[in-house]
Amino acid sequence: MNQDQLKQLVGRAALDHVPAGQVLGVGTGSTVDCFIDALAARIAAGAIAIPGAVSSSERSTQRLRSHGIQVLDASEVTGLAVYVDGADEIDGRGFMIKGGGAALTREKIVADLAETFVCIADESKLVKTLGRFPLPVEIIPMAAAQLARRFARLGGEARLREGVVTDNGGHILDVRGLAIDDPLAFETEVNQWPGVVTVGVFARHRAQVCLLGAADGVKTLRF
Ligand SMILES: O=C(CO)[C@H](O)[C@H](O)COP(=O)(O)O
Repeated sequence: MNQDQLKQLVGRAALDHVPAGQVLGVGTGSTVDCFIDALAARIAAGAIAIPGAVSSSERSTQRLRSHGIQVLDASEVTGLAVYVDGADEIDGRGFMIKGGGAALTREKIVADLAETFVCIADESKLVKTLGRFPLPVEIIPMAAAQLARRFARLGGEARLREGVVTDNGGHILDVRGLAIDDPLAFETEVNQWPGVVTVGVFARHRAQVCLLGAADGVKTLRF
């Protein structure tokens, strides 16, 4: 099975975690695109009904709406039972790196509303230590050079993602060469640096469930 087929597999598997009759949190990325398409097919077949979704990006909003799924603003809900999203890396404790699609800020906002984060990923995303994938950080542009110096002190090399402006008008630094042994401490520290909007380590908002796609099927990891 190739990576696209694994993404479709976990996208379908996530349907078992959709709470019927409740607003759903929906993430961003190619794996989530597969999930949205599978969800729409299930709704069209009359097998599930939800009142709508809170989306973490303009990209997912468009895809949800193209299927006739209502999109609600985050401020219209007081909470969500489930948030389904992908990841760039996930470790054995449910800590993740996210933001490869530049949607990390809204992803963390929607994850914060949710009781359960269901991560959908192919098995190539499972790592021992976070940091092989360049860490995305949404920033205020004026702080870019100072933040690059701060990351250099931690052994990272930060580069501005050329030509990318986020849904919030922010810029993205991608930081290579980090080994994030303590994701909670790392997230807490970087969050305090002036100019950081969101760091792509999801430790406080880790996954509680991960559906991991492998050649021999979907493994369910619970943290
Ligand atoms: O964090 C994300 C977007 O900001 C995505 O969840 C992450 O990049 C994984 O994407 P894909 O499913 O395309 O591999």
